[in-house]
Amino acid sequence: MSDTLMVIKQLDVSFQTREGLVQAVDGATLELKHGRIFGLIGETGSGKSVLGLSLVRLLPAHASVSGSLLYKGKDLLQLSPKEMRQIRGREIALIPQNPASSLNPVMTLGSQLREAIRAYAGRTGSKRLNAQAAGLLHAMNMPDAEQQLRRYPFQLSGGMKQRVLAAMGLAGSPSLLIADEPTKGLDALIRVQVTEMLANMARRTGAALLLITHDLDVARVLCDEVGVMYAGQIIEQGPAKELFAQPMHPYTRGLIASMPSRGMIPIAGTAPSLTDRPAGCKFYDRCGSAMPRCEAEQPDLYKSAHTEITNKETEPIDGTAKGQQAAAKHKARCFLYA
Ligand SMILES: Nc1ncnc2c1ncn2[C@@H]1O[C@H](COP(=O)(O)OP(=O)(O)OP(=O)(O)O)[C@@H](O)[C@H]1O
Ligand code: NI
Repeated sequence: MSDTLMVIKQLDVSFQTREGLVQAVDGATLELKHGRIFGLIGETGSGKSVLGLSLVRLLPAHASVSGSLLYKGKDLLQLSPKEMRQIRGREIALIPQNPASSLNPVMTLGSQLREAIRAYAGRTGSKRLNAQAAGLLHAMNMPDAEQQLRRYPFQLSGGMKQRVLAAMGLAGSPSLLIADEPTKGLDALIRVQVTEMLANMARRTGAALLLITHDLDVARVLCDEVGVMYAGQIIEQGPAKELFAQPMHPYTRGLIASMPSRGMIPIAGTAPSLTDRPAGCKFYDRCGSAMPRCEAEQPDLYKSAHTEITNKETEPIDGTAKGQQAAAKHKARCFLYA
């Protein structure tokens, strides 16, 4: 089995709105691998959820999408809605960001979970379905899983609903799970537990996990690779360890400095409007290292400066061959590295 499950190439997503064309995702290119966790981080409105939704083609009709989404060699953008329904849930599942609107208010959790399992597993006895449903909830650290099956969404806290959605995402044993802030609203301890559960599931079953998160510590500790989004673009991408140890892009450095554990220094200014993005680097007017060319020219993704170091046969990032390999994968969209 090849390592690669999905290759996303030059993905653009825009929305036609009354205010103009919103460019929500711009040229995103990334690879999702079996048993690997790709973390997507970045400030609110940077395009993380839109990117996630586009992979399962769940964007509203006024969205226009281009690029390619090669899943097991097939471009999902070329599939018919019917073919896409075959893949959604069963092969690629999404745990949506908003738990409140994603559960059916008039159905018990049990019937919603059983329905999700049945949709992918085919016919199964009701006893077995119940046991599976309870098992999924239990795996998400839901207390009294069996009792919960009889309850309705309104009887649950936001955090509990979030866990039910995570359980439903796993119902079809997907090859790719997209989890959009699966731990929003949960307290710190449970946040770690639920995310670890998803990570373990990926490693155990060989599924790929795309984890959208605001929690940089979660991204650093649990993800293999991380992409940092800004104004619709992935502006830095690389192995999680290296990206957090040696962030390249001034925006990523700013994000890390704004972590509670690193002093909580916010990045001054605000992200540009997505209807009227600057021509050059999207971070230009907030950047402390900007050069004149950054204003007019759009930087490409340049490979890590550490690569240069390793080429000169000095010490690579962690002194190992693996470190060298990592450095070759670390890229940032910034002229500092051109
Ligand atoms: N259906 C839509 N129609 C028009 N614009 C949209 C639509 N959905 C999202 N957008 C815009 O696309 C941009 C990216 O939104 P997105 O939800 O992907 O951000 P995000 O990075 O997930 O933010 P958050 O961290 O707050 O979840 C935003 O400017 C948003 O307003
Ligand atoms: Ni989002």
